[in-house]
Amino acid sequence: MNVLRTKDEIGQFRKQLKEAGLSLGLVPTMGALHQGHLQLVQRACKENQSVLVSIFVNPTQFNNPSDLENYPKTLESDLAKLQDLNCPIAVFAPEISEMYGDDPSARNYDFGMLENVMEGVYRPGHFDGVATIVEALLQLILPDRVYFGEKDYQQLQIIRELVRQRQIPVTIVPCPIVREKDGLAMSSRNVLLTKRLRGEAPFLYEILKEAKNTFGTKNASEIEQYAREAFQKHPDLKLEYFCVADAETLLPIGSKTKEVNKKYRAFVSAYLGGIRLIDNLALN
Ligand SMILES: Nc1ncnc2c1ncn2[C@@H]1O[C@H](COP(=O)(O)OP(=O)(O)OP(=O)(O)O)[C@@H](O)[C@H]1O
Ligand SMILES: CC(C)(CO)[C@@H](O)C(=O)[O-]
Ligand code: BAL
Repeated sequence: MNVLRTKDEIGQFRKQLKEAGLSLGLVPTMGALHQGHLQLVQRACKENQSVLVSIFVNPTQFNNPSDLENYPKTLESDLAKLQDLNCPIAVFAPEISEMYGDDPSARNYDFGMLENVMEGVYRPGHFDGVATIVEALLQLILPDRVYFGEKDYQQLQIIRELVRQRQIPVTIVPCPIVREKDGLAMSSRNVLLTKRLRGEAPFLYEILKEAKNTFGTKNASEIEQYAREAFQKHPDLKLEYFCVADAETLLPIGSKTKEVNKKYRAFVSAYLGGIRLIDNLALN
């Protein structure tokens, strides 16, 4: 596996691809790879002649120091999983100083309402950190396509806006959420759950499915109220938000009337024994 560590190595890699006329797909990750990531990589392999997977635990997007400290780091097994896919993949795994010099701080962005709801409220500064590193990666690597999972749906919308604002010439490819057999959205943080709490985790998806089933008959406020009450019967789960929103603007519907030509999604975030989980589902 070709593992690149520096910006200079990326420059050479990019030059070689350009000379050979090969297209490049980028899959940005923070490592601890699971099947959700691998689906993004496989899709990138189908749609591009070469693929770069970045593995970088970006410090500036962590609003909680213990979350950063506990974040799983498994580079060797990540490389083995990518190797097993048998496609032309290189990995970019830089040190923090390579990306940030001696000042790991985020730039300030203005994403309007997109950053003032849900994750933006509960993880202050998070999207500035995400946008800082994603912009740096895109400007450095200049991929033809970049792949993001819909599990982090708000992040996807923020990156669409970032690419629009900065006029970065790249195609964003959104990829569906990959789930465990019991419905839990795959996530690197799932390995941090104890066996008992892991058993409680599929409730997030169950309540999202109930929202979808009742979307035709109930209004958004009723669905949210129902979800809040349902969470109270699961004391291990500490609900942060359950929100029914416009899938494009992410503005909550609240008690407004649904519009027939619009797409809506439900979003949930909850703590399970100190581990923060998020999920979302299309409602129509
Ligand atoms: N279950 C999944 N289905 C589809 N895409 C996913 C899934 N999990 C992660 N991704 C995507 O993989 C990319 C890298 O995500 P990241 O490395 O943060 O992993 P993660 O599993 O989301 O970890 P965590 O949420 O615990 O930070 C993101 O675009 C993310 O949306
Ligand atoms: C996009 C990303 C790799 C930026 O660090 C991260 O937020 C993630 O893995 O979703
Ligand atoms: N997948 C989103 C990255 C984060 O939780 O920081």
